[in-house]
Amino acid sequence: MSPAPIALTCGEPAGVGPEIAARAWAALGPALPFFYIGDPRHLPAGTPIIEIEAPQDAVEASERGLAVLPVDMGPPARPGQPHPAHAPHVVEIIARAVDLARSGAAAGICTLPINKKALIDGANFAYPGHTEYLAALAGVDHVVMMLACETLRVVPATIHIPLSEVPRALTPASLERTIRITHDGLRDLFGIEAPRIAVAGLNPHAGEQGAMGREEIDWIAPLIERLRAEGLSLRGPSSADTMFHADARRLYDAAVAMYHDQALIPIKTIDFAGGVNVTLGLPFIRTSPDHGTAFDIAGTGAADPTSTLAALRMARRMADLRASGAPA
Ligand SMILES: NC(=O)C1=CN([C@@H]2O[C@H](COP(=O)(O)OP(=O)(O)OC[C@H]3O[C@@H](n4cnc5c(N)ncnc54)[C@H](O)[C@@H]3O)[C@@H](O)[C@H]2O)C=CC1
Ligand SMILES: NCC(=O)COP(=O)(O)O
Repeated sequence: MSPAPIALTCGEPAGVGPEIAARAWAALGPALPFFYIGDPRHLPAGTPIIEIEAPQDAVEASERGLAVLPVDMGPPARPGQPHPAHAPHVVEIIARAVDLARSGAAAGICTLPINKKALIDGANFAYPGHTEYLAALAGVDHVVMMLACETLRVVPATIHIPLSEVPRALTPASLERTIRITHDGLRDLFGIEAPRIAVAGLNPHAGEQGAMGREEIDWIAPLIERLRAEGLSLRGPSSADTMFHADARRLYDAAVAMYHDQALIPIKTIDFAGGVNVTLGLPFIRTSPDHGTAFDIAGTGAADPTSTLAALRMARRMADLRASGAPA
């Protein structure tokens, strides 16, 4: 029997998601079966669309066109101009994909970008992003956002909060959970038997022995020591400005950073086109391209599908690893 296909959620219809979905099918065809959940009328004209009734139909449909589990979202999509009537559907489609993944009908989910403001305006969306919404759907307290490309994996220990709130949001308990989930995710989803993790400092120069901040001395270094004593392979707290160059990156499998930009700037600089966003700590596989809705280029045909292709391939590899029963 063919393995279950990946579910690809449409994300914001006014963004680049629909055109990227069409290009992803053109690039992958039947080699990596996936199905799009969204409104077929939002896909670019000329896309070979095969409407399906159930996920398993996607395997055969992918030979002929883009498999679509159709949802009537009402009004047409206008590039760059989100319609409030679409927002509740965008949110429901993510929940539907989660149900399919949890039932095993989908091998995992790959999410095309949502526009946070459009969802707040149109659906009172109460979450900063997919990551937190997926955690709520799964009933999980703590999940971890990881961005991964060929040469770097990064994890922001705090995500979409103002910079001024970072020091308060970071606690020994939350950082410990983030490190443990990162360790388990590297092992279970990436197949790395003995993961090596580098932990960034919060302050410039990782505090420089207390001259530029005390969090490293007061609790980050002691936490790392304690987890190291348990057998986790950890380094740090390291200066964030010197831990992302090529030689430094060879020393670890993932870097845990203290806040969003400390983690995302290096990876988007190294590989803006090919980075993948993966959520660790969920009871199902979730990947996503690492870019947003790109309203400025939506509908022009300029959107690069590389990150979505990498996200679909990563979800497939993870699903296959799980199915193989390799060390979990
Ligand atoms: N996983 C998700 O759902 C994500 C959603 N977002 C959301 O997207 C919206 C827009 O965010 P921005 O910060 O403007 O980031 P963005 O990634 O949408 O755009 C930043 C720049 O990169 C370009 N770009 C983005 N994707 C591209 C692609 N595939 N090919 C070629 N160029 C591309 C855009 O044209 C723009 O110039 C926000 O609402 C944000 O929250 C942002 C990141 C991830
Ligand atoms: N900056 C990353 C981002 O916005 C992705 O968020 P999410 O929707 O995957 O939680």
